[in-house]
Amino acid sequence: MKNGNIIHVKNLTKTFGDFTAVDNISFQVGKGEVFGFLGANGAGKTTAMKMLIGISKPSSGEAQVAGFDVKSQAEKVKRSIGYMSQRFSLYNDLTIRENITFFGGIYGLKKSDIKTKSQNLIDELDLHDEADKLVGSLPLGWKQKVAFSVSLLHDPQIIFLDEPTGGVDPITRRKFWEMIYREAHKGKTIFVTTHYMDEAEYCDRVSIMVAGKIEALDTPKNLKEKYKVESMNQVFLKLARNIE
Ligand SMILES: Nc1ncnc2c1ncn2[C@@H]1O[C@H](COP(=O)(O)OP(=O)(O)OP(=O)(O)O)[C@@H](O)[C@H]1O
Repeated sequence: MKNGNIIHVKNLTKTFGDFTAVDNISFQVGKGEVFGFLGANGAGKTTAMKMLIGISKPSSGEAQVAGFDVKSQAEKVKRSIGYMSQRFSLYNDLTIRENITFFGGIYGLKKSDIKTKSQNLIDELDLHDEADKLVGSLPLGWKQKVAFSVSLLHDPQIIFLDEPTGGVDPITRRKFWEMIYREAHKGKTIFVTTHYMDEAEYCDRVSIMVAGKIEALDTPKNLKEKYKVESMNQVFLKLARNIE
């Protein structure tokens, strides 16, 4: 583990009535780690992630994220993390520049900081010709790139990515992962859910959730050895299919 752990989860559980969506999960994530959070549809990933980012109260168990308790210090958790999802990211009817300004404001940045960060981001992503175009007019891969950068505006320690690369081709996804690695090398912790098993191979460690429980958690290499298969896709199929 690099430089200690930054996410601690112990016996975390979420029930909706009689139904247990997240069932007593425990794990830790290291600082600077790229942690893959996998599971079939409905396995409980989003419900677990919502508890970790402080927007849903656990039914029982506990979690600390960036040193803060998700139940009693949810606001501090929110300020320490970035969040990007396929479903919730940028506003299509605002330009790139307007989106940056808007989210900079949401994250509580000063006007002068927003201006500087906005220009840095446009320079870094080489978006000079697109900065004043509506986000809705951009290809999906570009939107994802910008959304990822926007989630970093307030310099969070941890970035939660909920299926960030859905719907784009493998080359665009690969490029997106290069951005993820760059941030991890700078010490950011990446917590990512994905349905793409090639992306699972890129993670330092992967957890696989089945019906609310974590059924496996290890490096891709160890998981493949343990299940005596060649790819993470086969590991996933073995686990998800065997139990369902
Ligand atoms: N607010 C809610 N009330 C009742 N049941 C819920 C609620 N939110 C989620 N669930 C149920 O909890 C289970 C886990 O859902 P969740 O969205 O966490 O799964 P997931 O692993 O993120 O799936 P997907 O990959 O499809 O996003 C599902 O059966 C879902 O129907």
